[in-house]
Amino acid sequence: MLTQMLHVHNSMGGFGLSLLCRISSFPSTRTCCLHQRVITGFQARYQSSIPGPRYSHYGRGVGPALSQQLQDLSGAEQRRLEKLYKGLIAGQRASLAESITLVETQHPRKKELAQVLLQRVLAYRREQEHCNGGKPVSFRVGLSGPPGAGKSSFIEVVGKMLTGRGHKVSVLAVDPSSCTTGGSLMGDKTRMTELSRDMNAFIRPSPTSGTLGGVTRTTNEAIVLCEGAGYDIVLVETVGVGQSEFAVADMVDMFVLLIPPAGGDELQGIKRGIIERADLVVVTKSDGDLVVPARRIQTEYTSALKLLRRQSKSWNPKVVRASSHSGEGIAEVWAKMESYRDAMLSSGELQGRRRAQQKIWMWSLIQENVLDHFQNHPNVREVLPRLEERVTKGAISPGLAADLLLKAFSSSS
Ligand SMILES: Nc1nc2c(ncn2[C@@H]2O[C@H](COP(=O)(O)OP(=O)(O)OP(=O)(O)O)[C@@H](O)[C@H]2O)c(=O)[nH]1
Repeated sequence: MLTQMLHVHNSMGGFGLSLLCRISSFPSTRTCCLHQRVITGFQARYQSSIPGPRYSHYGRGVGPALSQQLQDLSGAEQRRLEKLYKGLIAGQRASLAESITLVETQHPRKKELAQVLLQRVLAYRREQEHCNGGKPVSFRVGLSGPPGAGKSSFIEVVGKMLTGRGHKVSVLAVDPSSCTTGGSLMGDKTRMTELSRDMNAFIRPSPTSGTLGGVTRTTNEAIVLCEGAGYDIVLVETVGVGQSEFAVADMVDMFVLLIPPAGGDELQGIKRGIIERADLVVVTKSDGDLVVPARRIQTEYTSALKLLRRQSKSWNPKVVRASSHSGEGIAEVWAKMESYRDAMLSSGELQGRRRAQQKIWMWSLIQENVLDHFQNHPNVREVLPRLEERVTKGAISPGLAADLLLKAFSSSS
């Protein structure tokens, strides 16, 4: 029996969540070496015969301020989490959808529950990885490209091909416009109609509100939940606008850029920085009259990639062409993705990338929370408008204003 201590608290003084709980997780090493479906069935039965996880009050010994904030889960909360967890690892789509809704919530108590559930799913996934020789049990692919590049058509065709080969595919979306306009870039049309009817696929649209940091955090957590539910391929789609594609590149094993066979102005929006992050560039719509421009774009990008610094020792980024309409090149694109995964897994780079990403996300969340805390601090709010005005008028330097604000912030603590 594996016992975990989860201690999530905010040492900056009362913002964010504070939770200390203990989670018992159960799959034995031997059982998890069985086939996935057997494991799930076994666990569902095994778990029902053992007492549920204990979420105890570990307030003693952690200091009066924190211990006061710690709360036990009520019986109803325990039962809800237990039901969600069981349903999730049994691969029930309704439980997965409900679990993702839980991690997306803004409600403080539900946020805490979501963290308890996540820790449990993480423990389950670690056991599975352990049985898989320490290798990840899923492949996470980020797909980005300008609006209209053919992303959803591509995901639909690749997704269908993969479910046809026995994979379970989940598709998560990060829509940068969700943070400003309620999701108009990706959410205003029915996307991937066939894939959404496929029982081995799970499609989740982007959360419709929140900051980019918030949306990307919940996407990171949704990835974990999808993997817990047995989805071995997780596709994360975003549109190449704003910073969302960099955020997605930081949460996946492989980052794929989709480029339409257009030139000039239409490609202006593609940032050089994001081309550097691409492990694979797919020139889309390579059919009919578009084959010639698609070939030209392929040559241009192949030359451009040669000039960029290599991201990996075991993989050279490639440029391929495909058509979701004719199906040409689709199987080849997937074959390239598999070669990438195999090369990165055998060199250990993929595992290293995942470890590095955990740290990136921890710091990015800290930055977001600390900034939020700083901006909402009463002392800072009091002096901020005047200092901002003086800086913009050139009366004081930005450096001095920053020093004064930081002093105001720290003088209270
Ligand atoms: N000729 C051709 N057209 C395609 C292909 N794939 C997509 N299209 C067309 O390109 C347009 C945009 O395709 P989508 O798949 O919706 O593109 P998207 O990148 O998801 O678009 P956004 O959701 O706006 O970001 C549609 O009119 C598609 O029919 C293809 O392989 N060949």
